Amino acid sequence: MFERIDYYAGDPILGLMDKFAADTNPDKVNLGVGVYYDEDGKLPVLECVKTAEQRIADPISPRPYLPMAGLPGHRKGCQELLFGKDAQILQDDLVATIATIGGSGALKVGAEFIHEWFPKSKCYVSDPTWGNHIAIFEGSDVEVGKYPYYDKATSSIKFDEMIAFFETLNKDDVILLHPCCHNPTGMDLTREQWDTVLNVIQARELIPFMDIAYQGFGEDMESDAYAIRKAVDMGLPLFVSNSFSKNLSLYGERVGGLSVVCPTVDETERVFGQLNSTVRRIYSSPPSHGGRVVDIVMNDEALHEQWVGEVYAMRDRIKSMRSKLKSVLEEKISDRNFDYLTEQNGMFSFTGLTPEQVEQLQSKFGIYMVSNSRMCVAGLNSSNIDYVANAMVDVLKD
Ligand SMILES: Cc1[nH+]cc(COP(=O)(O)O)c(/C=N/[C@@H](CC(=O)O)C(=O)O)c1O
Repeated sequence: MFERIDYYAGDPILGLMDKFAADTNPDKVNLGVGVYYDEDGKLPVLECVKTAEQRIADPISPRPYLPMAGLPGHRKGCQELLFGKDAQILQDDLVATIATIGGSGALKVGAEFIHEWFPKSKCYVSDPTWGNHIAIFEGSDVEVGKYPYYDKATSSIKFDEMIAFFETLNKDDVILLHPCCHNPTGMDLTREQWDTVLNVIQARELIPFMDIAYQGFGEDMESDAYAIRKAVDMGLPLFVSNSFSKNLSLYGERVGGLSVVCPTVDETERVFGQLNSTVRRIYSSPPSHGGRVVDIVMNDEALHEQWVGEVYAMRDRIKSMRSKLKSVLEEKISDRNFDYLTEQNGMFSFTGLTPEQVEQLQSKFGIYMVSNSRMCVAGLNSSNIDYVANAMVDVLKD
């Protein structure tokens, strides 16, 4: 009956988690999946989340179905984080926002919506991008193309090529963008470059789809949303998928959001209705526990302030690991440029190691990076950074 079903080769990112768990090397280091680990190598529970959990636990309450769009407080939290508390588009009800099953769920609902209502649109992703971007859109029968983005040879962005490519695209083609903390390269556009990108998108009447999964890990909550808010200022139609997995450290609670900025209230209503309809036919409604944590943290002023401070502490620890690794490597290998480690933003660094060198790190040292040479810098800490640096020197010198 099922003998013709293909074997699943496994996910290049999530598959690393199983391999890492099974690795008996006492010195093993997980620099694979995009998860923030603290200085003790532990996945943190944020203080603001602990408070929210206590409020949810006492008194314990029933767990009814949530609305298809999720809790209003979860949706409001997404909108204010992305667009700003006092954004005019929020006062004018021009944003259709649903709570989703993580950022992945947001991307899936967005992809289904585009397939249904923009059937001729292709979706263009950066080269390289987060691998699941391609799988999610193709899984919704949206044709996916790639735009030039990263130049491995110079560890820089192929900006002119990217713009020239955008200028060849058709009206309503979708451009999937990373507003900050690009995955997997860590290389972000400058504000001037974003302005140029958005001008081309406006001139070509393309549809920007911004996937922000690491807001707060780049510069700060507002700066990381620069591209989003600039697109709004320009009056562009805009899709935004966001994730609370990393910046609330709620990975397994599957909390995120999908927002669509519309030109009129009537269009917002139409879009909101179809987003609900799309949710209903995929997973019906989002999980309540994570939604309640988001609602409480985002809408309680004191908890929100505490949360921002906790995100910046995570950001700063990652930045300190970047500069520490850079200086250790520079000491040991004088003829190789490691500037990329501190030029790149967010959790990831594209190390430029060859697949063979990545494999050697894993087999010889129990150090896990994604095969495309992406390293999750958040897996580094003071007790493993020298070990990782020495191992990188070893494989780089072979
Ligand atoms: C850019 C981006 N967008 C969306 C997601 C999905 O987030 P979630 O809210 O958990 O559904 C991830 C997850 N990235 C990390 C984990 C993964 O691959 O699923 C990663 O790149 O390691 C992203 O890196």
